[in-house]
Amino acid sequence: MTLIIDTRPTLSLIRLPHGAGLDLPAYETKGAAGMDLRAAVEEDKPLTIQPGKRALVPTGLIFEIPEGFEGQIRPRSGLAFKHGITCLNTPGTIDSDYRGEVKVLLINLGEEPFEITRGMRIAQMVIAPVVQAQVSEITAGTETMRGAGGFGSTGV
Ligand SMILES: O=c1ccn([C@H]2C[C@H](O)[C@@H](COP(=O)(O)OP(=O)(O)OP(=O)(O)O)O2)c(=O)[nH]1
Ligand SMILES: [Mg+2]
Repeated sequence: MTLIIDTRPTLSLIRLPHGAGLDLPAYETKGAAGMDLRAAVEEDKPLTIQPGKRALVPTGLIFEIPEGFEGQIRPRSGLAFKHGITCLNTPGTIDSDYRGEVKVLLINLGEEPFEITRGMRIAQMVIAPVVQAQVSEITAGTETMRGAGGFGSTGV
């Protein structure tokens, strides 16, 4: 008998009333990095984003990201390519101590109005490890080959 232990971190979530009936966030393929998030807009009230405008789209979900991890909200390339819809603050950061509803800040960079309907997969969330650093003020840094060179200093 083989015992398979699931060592993946657990993403606990609470579903808010307006998220009822929606599919939970899910990895669409076995190797997907992100789980798709769905819009919890009202069935009879789709949300239209006009060209150049932005909207905060509810997911109807509260997450408990495990300690030591963050949630990164990223755009879906299909929406970006076909309609110019992307996340304005990409990657959005979901802190492990955040207990509010997760919302997705979308912007329409396309030429046409874009309609967000209930259950539409609007973005994806990647769970990633986070390291918190301790801040330490010093008066002089160690010398390096690079020094202050940047922004193309090594050539094209
Ligand atoms: O796309 C996003 C980005 C953030 N958040 C929530 C979760 C996150 O933990 C919190 C704060 O995000 P952030 O630190 O990026 O925003 P802020 O402008 O610094 O606000 P705050 O002062 O609340 O930290 O807002 C979302 O729901 N969606
Ligand atoms: Mg912040």
